[in-house]
Amino acid sequence: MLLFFSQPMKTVAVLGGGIGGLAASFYLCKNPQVTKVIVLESSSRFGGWLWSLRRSDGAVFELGPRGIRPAGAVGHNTLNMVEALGLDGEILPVSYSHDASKNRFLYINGQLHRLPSEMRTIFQTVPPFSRPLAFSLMKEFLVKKGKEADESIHSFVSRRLGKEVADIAIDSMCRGVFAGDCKKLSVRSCFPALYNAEQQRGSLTLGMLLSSGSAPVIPPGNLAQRAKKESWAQWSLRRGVETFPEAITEYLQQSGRVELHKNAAVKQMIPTTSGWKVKTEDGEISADHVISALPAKALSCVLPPSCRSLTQQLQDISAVTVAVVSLEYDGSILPVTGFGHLIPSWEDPGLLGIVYDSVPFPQHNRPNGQSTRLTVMMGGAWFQNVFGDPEEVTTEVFLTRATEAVRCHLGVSGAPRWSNVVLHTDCIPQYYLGHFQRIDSMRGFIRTNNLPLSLVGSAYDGVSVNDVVFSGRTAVAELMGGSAEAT
Ligand SMILES: Cc1cc2nc3c(=O)[nH]c(=O)nc-3n(C[C@H](O)[C@H](O)[C@H](O)COP(=O)(O)OP(=O)(O)OC[C@H]3O[C@@H](n4cnc5c(N)ncnc54)[C@H](O)[C@@H]3O)c2cc1C
Ligand SMILES: C=Cc1c2[nH]c(c1C)Cc1[nH]c(c(CCC(=O)O)c1C)Cc1[nH]c(c(C)c1CCC(=O)O)Cc1[nH]c(c(C)c1C=C)C2
Repeated sequence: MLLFFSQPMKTVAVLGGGIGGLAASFYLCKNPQVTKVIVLESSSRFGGWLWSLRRSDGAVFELGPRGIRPAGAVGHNTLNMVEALGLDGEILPVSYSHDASKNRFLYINGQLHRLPSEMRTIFQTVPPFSRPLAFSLMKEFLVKKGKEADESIHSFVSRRLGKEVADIAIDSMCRGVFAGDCKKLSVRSCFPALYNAEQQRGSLTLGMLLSSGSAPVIPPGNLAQRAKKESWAQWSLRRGVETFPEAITEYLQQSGRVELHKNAAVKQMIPTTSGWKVKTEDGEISADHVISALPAKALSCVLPPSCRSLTQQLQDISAVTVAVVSLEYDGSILPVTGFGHLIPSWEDPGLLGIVYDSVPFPQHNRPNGQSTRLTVMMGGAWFQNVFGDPEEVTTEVFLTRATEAVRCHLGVSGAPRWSNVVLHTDCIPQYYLGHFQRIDSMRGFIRTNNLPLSLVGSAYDGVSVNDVVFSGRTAVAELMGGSAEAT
């Protein structure tokens, strides 16, 4: 635990103005011990991957996250912040009974297959699976606990639920969350609930039924209670998810204690007797403490030579690149209704999945006339193999692949009335085998060397918006000498 703040009058520099950096600044700002917060963001906007393209006719296209989950401690925590920012009236909830929550598909061998979502279907043989899920779940009770400290998600699920579930469902799911390869990703770091269920209960089924007592408890505020009462599965905001970082930025500006700098790329961190000197392209600031909410590689490039072991471990946390193609079609063109579909890596490695954005959030469609908004996501862990060097690929390649996939998978032969292509370079960190040891070791180095530095953001403790917001809260709580629950 970091206990630097025995006396007030401290300056904290927050590096990176994505949702992690903004969340950390929000919590710092609420603490009277902190007198000044300086946020340094390299780009010309705050919010990082929370990025909503708002067209002049009112349509909204999410280029990054589109739905945030309300459940669990981290879900409550985000909703509590949303409520504190006065965004309650902007929320667009999607309930568990909505088609977008019940219907998710896999595209295999020329066909869309709906994934089982109701209890009764676990006793039926549902294609593309060759036997009922209940069969795997029953056998699962007899499988012994794994002995390794970490295991790939594919190996873990193959061992416990069978190779078919791993090859089809888990392969696709890892592409739909991490844009990653389940044979390389760590179960312990990517799905800690599954890992803990096996460790603590000896079975995933039992672990899911008897929830773990070690999860943090965050009291739900009014909004989180409403989410529970109304059974929300996910939520967005009327003017897009980017409204969230915009509201935090406004809150920070009004606090009078926060300096927000855009176009301020951090170039170098120099240790001083009282903290850090942080150099940007055209200036430098001094801070007693630094909260880094930078991508791991960006932090590794600015740390001093005395932090060599930290630098090395940060460089080992790689991230994948995703091409995001937004498409708008005239009319209601979908042959099915639901959240979207994923494509297993062995079916088409380059094409990750298609989100049917108009189904969960029709409020984001253009106001006049029927239209359908889709997002096609490509690349991820397979980017280099399929598309080559990200700097060399043209947007036409992605647009052609995306419209071809929509034609082939969804039977839509017409051309989109509008499209947009963005390439998100290194946007989702990959927690490969041994990630937990790397994180422990990095935090150990910081502790042992008494470095006034905290690590926040998607590179470390979870990639979802909720996880990243919570990592900001945890870092601030630890800095103040408490636990996240006590903040
Ligand atoms: C396509 C896509 C879809 C997603 N979908 C979902 C979803 O549906 N639900 C969900 O919960 N999550 C989703 N996520 C994940 C989630 O959006 C991210 O994990 C999260 O936004 C990461 O936040 P961050 O603050 O850690 O990082 P970032 O957003 O990467 O923020 C880091 C910031 O640091 C800045 N920076 C970089 N270098 C420097 C430097 N040298 N100096 C100063 N600043 C610097 C960057 O410009 C950036 O603003 C999705 C992500 C992507 C890419
Ligand atoms: C096709 C690629 C991707 C799609 N979404 C993402 C990628 C890479 C990114 C992403 N999606 C989710 C998260 C947050 C996870 C969390 O813990 O909240 C991230 C980073 C949510 C999500 N999306 C899908 C699943 C199974 C999840 C996990 C949470 C949940 O169950 O809601 C499935 C899914 N994602 C995409 C599609 C087309 C799809 C399934 C039909 C797009």
